[in-house]
Amino acid sequence: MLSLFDQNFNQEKNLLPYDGEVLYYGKILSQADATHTFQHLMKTIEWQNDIVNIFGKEIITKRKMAWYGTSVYDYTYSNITRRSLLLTKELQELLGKVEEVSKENYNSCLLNLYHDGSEGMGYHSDDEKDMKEFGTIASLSLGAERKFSFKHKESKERIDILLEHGSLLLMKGETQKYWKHALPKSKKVIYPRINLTFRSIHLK
Ligand SMILES: O=C(O)CCC(=O)C(=O)O
Ligand SMILES: [Fe+2]
Repeated sequence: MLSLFDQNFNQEKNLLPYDGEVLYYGKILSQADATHTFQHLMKTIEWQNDIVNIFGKEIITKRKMAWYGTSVYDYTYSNITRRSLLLTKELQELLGKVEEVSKENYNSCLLNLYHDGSEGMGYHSDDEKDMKEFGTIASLSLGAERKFSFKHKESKERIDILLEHGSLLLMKGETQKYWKHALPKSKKVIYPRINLTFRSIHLK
């Protein structure tokens, strides 16, 4: 069983100056739980190379991904339709923990595996039409600490934050409408990182 690490989460402070809400809760898992979870997910998740569409060209990423749901459904992402896998027992437990801390519900989980700092994710918004509009996205980070950046679509203002091992970040309200986010590449990072984003998808 996962135990909650710290009850005094820093949940009130919005990291964005305007046009959205990003809350960083810090570490919500103990070091031991976070490390055990990381190792377990590395072994048990059905990791696949992702395919992204860049200027009409399909590119296979080095980063790996997997999509799990509370039920099996088709979803469209980067212009490609795929089918979710059923949440494993471990993912169900993590979902429960994230729902408890964030006081919201989710029905899907996208996992990304970055083998080291040479892999990242470019600026984008998570505003696919399958997603619940203005729904909260909860992001749990495990493994190597990485910088995460937000950039406002109009003012271009940038906000950087460090995502720690076992930490939770929430992106709420109009964040996806006005801001993009990215996981920048970094030569300094030599360890892998797993990120889980819990989302609410409209099931057809
Ligand atoms: O790896 C991360 O922290 C972010 C991943 C992300 O933005 C996404 O999956 O949409
Ligand atoms: Fe994203």
